[in-house]
Amino acid sequence: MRVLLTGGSGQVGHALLACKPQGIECLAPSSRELDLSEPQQISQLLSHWRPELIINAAAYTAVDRAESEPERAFAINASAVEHLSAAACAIGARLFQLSTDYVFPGDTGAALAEDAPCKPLNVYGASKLAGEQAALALGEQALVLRTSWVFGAHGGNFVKTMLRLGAERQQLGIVCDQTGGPTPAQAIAQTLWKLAELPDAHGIFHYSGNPPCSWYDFAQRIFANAVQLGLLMQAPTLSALTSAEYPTPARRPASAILDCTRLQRECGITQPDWASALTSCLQQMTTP
Ligand SMILES: NC(=O)C1=CN([C@@H]2O[C@H](COP(=O)(O)OP(=O)(O)OC[C@H]3O[C@@H](n4cnc5c(N)ncnc54)[C@H](OP(=O)(O)O)[C@@H]3O)[C@@H](O)[C@H]2O)C=CC1
Ligand SMILES: Cc1cn([C@H]2C[C@H](O)[C@@H](COP(=O)(O)OP(=O)(O)O[C@H]3O[C@@H](C)C(=O)[C@@H](O)[C@H]3O)O2)c(=O)[nH]c1=O
Ligand SMILES: [Mg+2]
Repeated sequence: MRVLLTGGSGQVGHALLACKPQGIECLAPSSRELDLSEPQQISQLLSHWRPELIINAAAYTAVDRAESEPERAFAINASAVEHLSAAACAIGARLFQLSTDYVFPGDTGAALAEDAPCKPLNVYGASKLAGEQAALALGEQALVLRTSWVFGAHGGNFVKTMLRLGAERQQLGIVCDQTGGPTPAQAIAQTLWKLAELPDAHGIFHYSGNPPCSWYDFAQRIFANAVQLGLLMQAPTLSALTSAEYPTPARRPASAILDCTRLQRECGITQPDWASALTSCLQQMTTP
C-alpha cells in the first residue's frame, strides 16, 4: 500500500515510521519538502505520488501560541486539510486525520462519545474542529481519530516539559482540575496502521489512554518514575493548582474524557494503559 505521511518528524509521525508494517510504501516529506501552508504543493505532490492513503499527522500544536496566531493555526489545521481532502478525492485516496479532545468544551464530566457536541474553548481546538469537518467532507474515504495528551520519547510533550522543569526547580504548581487521557504516541501509531488494514472503517473514532487523570496526577506519576529510573536525583515538590491559579492564554476543557468504545466494538482496538507506557517511555530515555 502506498501511503503519504505528513508530520513525520512529530510525535505521532515519528512513531508511525518506527512501526510501519511490511508492505507499506511510505513517503514522508518534511515540512520543508511539503509545507502545508502552501496549498499548491499539496496537489502537485499528490498527483505525482498517488497514494492510496494519506495520514495527516502534521499540525500546528502550540495551544497557547495559537491564541495570538489564529491565521497560522487555521492555515495548517484547517485550510491544509481542505486541500488534502480535495486531493484525496481527486485520486480516490483515503484520508486519516488526527484530531483532539480540545474540540470539546469538557463541561459535563461524562465520557464523550464521537457524536457528543463540540464547542472548542480555544483557537487550536476551533482550528482542529474545522480540520475534522474538511476531512469528513470526503465521506467514506475519511477517518478522524481523536486522541489526547500525547506523549512519547520522541518530540515535545508534557512528560518532557516536566523532566526539564523538574531538573531546574524544586517546586512546581500543576493544575488538578483538568482531566483527560494521556495517550502514548506509539499506541496511536499502531492503531492507525491497524485501521489502514480495515478498508471500511470511516468517520470519527475516539482513542485515548486509560484511566483518566488530571495533569497533576500525570505529573506525580512522571516524577515518581523518573526518580526511580535515575532520570532525576530528586522530584520537585508539587502543588495542586486550580486552572484559575495557573492562568494561560488558551482556556482548556475541565473534563475531556473520550469514550473509546466504538473503536473497541467495531475494530477490536482497546485503550492503552498510559502508566505502563509511561514507564517504557522513560526507560527509553535512560538509554542513549
Ligand atoms: N500533542 C498532543 O498532545 C495531541 C496531538 N493531537 C493531534 O495529533 C496529531 C499529531 O500531533 P503530534 O505528533 O503531537 O504533533 P507534533 O507537534 O509533535 O508535530 C507536528 C508535526 O507537524 C509538522 N508541521 C507543522 N507545520 C507544518 C507545515 N506548515 N507543513 C508541514 N508540516 C508541518 C511538524 O513538522 P516540523 O517539525 O518540521 O515543524 C511536525 O512534524 C496532530 O493532528 C495533533 O493535532 C491530538 C491530541 C493531542
Ligand atoms: C508547564 C506547566 C503546565 N501546566 C498546565 C497547563 C495546562 O493546563 C496543562 C498541560 O499543559 P501543556 O501546555 O503541556 O499541554 P497542552 O499543550 O494543553 O496539551 C494539549 O496539546 C494539544 C496539542 C492537544 O491536542 C491536547 O490533547 C493536549 O495534549 O498543564 C501546569 O499546571 N504547570 C506547569 O508547570
Ligand atoms: Mg503544549
